[in-house]
Amino acid sequence: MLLHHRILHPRLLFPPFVSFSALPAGSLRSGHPLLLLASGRRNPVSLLARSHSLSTVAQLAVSTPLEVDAPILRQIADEEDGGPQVQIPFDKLFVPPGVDLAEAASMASGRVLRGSNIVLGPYARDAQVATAEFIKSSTKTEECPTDGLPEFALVGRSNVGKSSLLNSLVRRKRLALTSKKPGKTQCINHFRINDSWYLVDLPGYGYASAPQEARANWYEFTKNYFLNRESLVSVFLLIDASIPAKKIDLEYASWLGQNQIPMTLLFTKCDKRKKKKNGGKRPEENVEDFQKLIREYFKEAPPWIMTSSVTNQGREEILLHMAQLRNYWLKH
Ligand SMILES: Nc1nc2c(ncn2[C@@H]2O[C@H](COP(=O)(O)OP(=O)(O)OP(=O)(O)O)[C@@H](O)[C@H]2O)c(=O)[nH]1
Ligand SMILES: [Mg+2]
Repeated sequence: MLLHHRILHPRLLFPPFVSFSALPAGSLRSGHPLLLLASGRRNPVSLLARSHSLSTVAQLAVSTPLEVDAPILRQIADEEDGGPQVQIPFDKLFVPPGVDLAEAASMASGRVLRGSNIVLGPYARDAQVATAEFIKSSTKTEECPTDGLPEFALVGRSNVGKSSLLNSLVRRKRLALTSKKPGKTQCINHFRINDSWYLVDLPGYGYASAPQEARANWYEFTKNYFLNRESLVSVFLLIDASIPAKKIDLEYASWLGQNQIPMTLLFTKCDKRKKKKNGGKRPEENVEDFQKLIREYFKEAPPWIMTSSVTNQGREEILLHMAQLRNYWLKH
């Protein structure tokens, strides 16, 4: 199944995907923990969860030279943490299109977005949201806007926080309608940002209370949208980090991978930090677990960002990531 925009923009493809079924058990590379803290002093994932006070790109500058034999990029944690804390093995980083791998590895200008595995490249500009307006709701891909502006789709289980995240990104309380009741969003909703690109709010999947027919219909039209929407730069798959990984999320990630649809993982509700309850885990543990599980589907780590619509954690990082994907897409 070939997609036009992915042929036209091959470098936009995220790291090559390996289909779940194609991967024999035990064939995964070993020896590369998902997140590695070389000194072993502190849990890097918990630092990721806390280090979300990014306000400028400059704060992200990487300070420590990279050793050639042990390529690891560091993230700068909050100042009160006393310097760089988080290290991610080079092979678990997402290097955006347009960034020279050797350059990223040499650390001459390498920077990693806080609370993520994403290297910041030269295309990350115009990341601010000045205007945001609702354009239309569509029930079919063919009804979506035809102006060809690049777009990013937010998808995830019902109630994962898609509409809340969209509101957080555009700093509006009720641009996209949210609800405690799952199933609030039922169409493909286009929101135009700065008159130059779209954020797309999609219905959630896994909404058990919906009538069977409605569920099947949503599933089909979102699939059709993913496979046929030429201006779709990347899907942002939202995963609730306050609960353990769900099979349906793993299946969805696997489906996107198998269909070579560029995907970024956004871990939501990272503000919900209650102590272990009913066998539950902290967000950072759930994030780590989820990534361990998807390592079985993906040859390379997809980009991921930890977020919260309550604290706005990850807001700047998402916008910078979208900016660099978008600007590259526009140029190629
Ligand atoms: N604590 C916390 N709650 C959140 C966060 N994001 C969303 N919520 C809550 O989760 C519920 C669902 O949020 P929505 O944004 O409507 O979820 P959705 O994914 O758009 O849901 P559907 O449209 O039904 O698919 C609401 O009660 C939100 O207030 C978050 O980052 N932290
Ligand atoms: Mg919604």
